[in-house]
Amino acid sequence: MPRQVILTRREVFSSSHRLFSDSLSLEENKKVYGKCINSHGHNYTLEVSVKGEVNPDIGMFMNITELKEVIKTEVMDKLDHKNLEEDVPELKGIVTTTENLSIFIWDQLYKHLKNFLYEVRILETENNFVVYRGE
Ligand SMILES: Nc1nc2c(c(=O)[nH]1)N=C([C@H](O)[C@H](O)COP(=O)(O)OP(=O)(O)OP(=O)(O)O)CN2
Ligand SMILES: [Zn+2]
Repeated sequence: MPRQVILTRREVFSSSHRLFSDSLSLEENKKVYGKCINSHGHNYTLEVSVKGEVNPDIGMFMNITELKEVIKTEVMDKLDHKNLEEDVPELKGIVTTTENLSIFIWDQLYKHLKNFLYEVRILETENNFVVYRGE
């Protein structure tokens, strides 16, 4: 019987951002986002999960080294020690909530991992996190 497993890699990246929507007035932004309209930073914890069938000959379906490399080029190099609004062209005009970041990261990784990609989970703080499964 084929065995499906979920493999997860965790990374931490540091970015600065602020929550501000160009569609809203300054007053409306203050009302919606409160203190978060001011620039501040987070140490984000990212967990990327892939799902697949274990190849019995090699005991895995994907080498973690390969997963690590994709996360490095598609996420860490783009977001770590960056200002999300200023330094990441793909995020221009997008409110950098954890929800939107999880979707952005999914889209970057999906180009390489396709249907193996199962879940992107980001913790913005110890207490706040978002899970996205591509739906
Ligand atoms: N739905 C969302 N709401 C909020 C998001 C988000 O991404 N999605 N993000 C923020 C801010 O970026 C903010 O930095 C969160 O900070 P804060 O509220 O201070 O964080 P904590 O919850 O960890 O702080 P506590 O000390 O636990 O209150 C806001 N909202
Ligand atoms: Zn924040």
